[in-house]
Amino acid sequence: MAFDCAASVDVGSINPKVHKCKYAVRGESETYPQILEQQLQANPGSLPFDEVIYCSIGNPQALGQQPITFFREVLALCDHPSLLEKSETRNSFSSDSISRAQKILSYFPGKATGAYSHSQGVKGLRDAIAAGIEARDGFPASADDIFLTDGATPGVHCMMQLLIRSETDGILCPIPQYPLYSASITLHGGTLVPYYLDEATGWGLEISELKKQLEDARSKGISVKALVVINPGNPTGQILTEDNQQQIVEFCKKEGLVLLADEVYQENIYIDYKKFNSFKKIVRSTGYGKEDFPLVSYHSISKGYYGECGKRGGYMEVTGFSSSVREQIYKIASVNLCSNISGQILASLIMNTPKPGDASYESFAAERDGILKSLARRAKAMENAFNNLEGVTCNTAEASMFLFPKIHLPKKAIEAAIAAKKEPDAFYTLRLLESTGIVVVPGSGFGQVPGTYHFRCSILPQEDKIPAIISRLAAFHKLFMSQYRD
Ligand SMILES: Cc1ncc(COP(=O)(O)O)c(CN[C@@H]2CONC2=O)c1O
Repeated sequence: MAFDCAASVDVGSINPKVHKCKYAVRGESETYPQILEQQLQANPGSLPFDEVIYCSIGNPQALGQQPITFFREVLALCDHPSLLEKSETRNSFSSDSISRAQKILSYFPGKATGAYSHSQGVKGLRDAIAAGIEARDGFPASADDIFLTDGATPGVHCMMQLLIRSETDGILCPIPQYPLYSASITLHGGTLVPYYLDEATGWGLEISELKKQLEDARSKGISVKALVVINPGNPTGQILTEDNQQQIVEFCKKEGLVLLADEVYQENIYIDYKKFNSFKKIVRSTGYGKEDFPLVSYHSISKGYYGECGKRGGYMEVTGFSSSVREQIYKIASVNLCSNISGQILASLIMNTPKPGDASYESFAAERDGILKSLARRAKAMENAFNNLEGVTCNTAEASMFLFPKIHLPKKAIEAAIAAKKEPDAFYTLRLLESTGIVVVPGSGFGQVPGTYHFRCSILPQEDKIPAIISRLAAFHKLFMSQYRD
């Protein structure tokens, strides 16, 4: 029987989980600004601004951040090994980039970086990452526990695919959360069990809140499988204290939960009164051995001072699962054959950077420190600017790449938003975009305490653009508030 192709794929006949899935970071916040950009290109001067500034996504190199020279030199040499045979290469590449590329290529049979690799990633690169984890934490790490992935994203999907059997399986997620988690849980047919971070205590994660939400979910017949912790936080930018991390580890152990530790912002630290501790380090220092505690730690080349988002690299370190479960995780990875080799190489480089005395060390350290110090200055400048706006409070961005200010919207603005069939914070961010060209993501895209309104703004525009962004945003906010003040 011939099917009418058009009818067989109409939107009513696609997977309802896809329908239900939401991902605000690339929703209207991305598509509508692109339309305005096209309008500006077609009709310069037709809008009250001359460029669209994307403060909506953590995409540093799209906003002018330069890649790290050492990483790119090694990558270029690995991608075109015949350069290593040419004498002139020594004039344009540092000696340690050349030796690192030679070492990496030795992991590839026939120096073939165009071939599929092992489904967990090239063994030699995983050895290098394991060595980097050991050096960071002071506890053993094994290449066999490392799964190289095309960014952290597929690693998150993998664990949701493994853990979720049906909608009666739940995953505890922070609110506000990075919406990859809600989207992946929805796509895999599970239930998101929210736990609210406490804005009043700098987005603190209270164990009592975890317990309350866990018990509430269980009372509804939900089998809670895992706890997601994003540390440093996105969109909230907080760093957990070591004590809090220890409490979280004990909570997971007591309640039999897998701990999914999203640590992609571990190198985006802007304050000196807290430091990043990996959950791997906390679990081991609490005395739990390799078999005692199911932990998946995520890292990515998309963040840090490297911002190699488009190269799609990262890893998940999988520890504490039985060998039979481990085999199932490997099976999921094997269906994807392998992650891309450039991402694998970069993931090994971020975990094994030039050391003092290496030819590239001085220039590498200058690039790294220059980027991180500038990000810290931008975070502080924007935090202060938000806190100077009428009805706005903004917690310190201790880390990550975003600020998440709370706006006290006047009743008239909320009524106008309802009339426009928009979430109040989406109404505000849309008006901000149309008035200034500045793109931010409404807090409703990340979740927030009902009745509170936020937006997420990245700190990524180049530092010389920040004063203009602040002044344009402040001028808009003043006008908006005068228009809707109760
Ligand atoms: C907390 C967190 N985890 C995982 C990811 C996935 O990153 P990769 O797949 O690139 O490794 C992101 C990306 N950050 C998104 C992308 O840009 N803005 C964001 O909020 C993230 O913020």
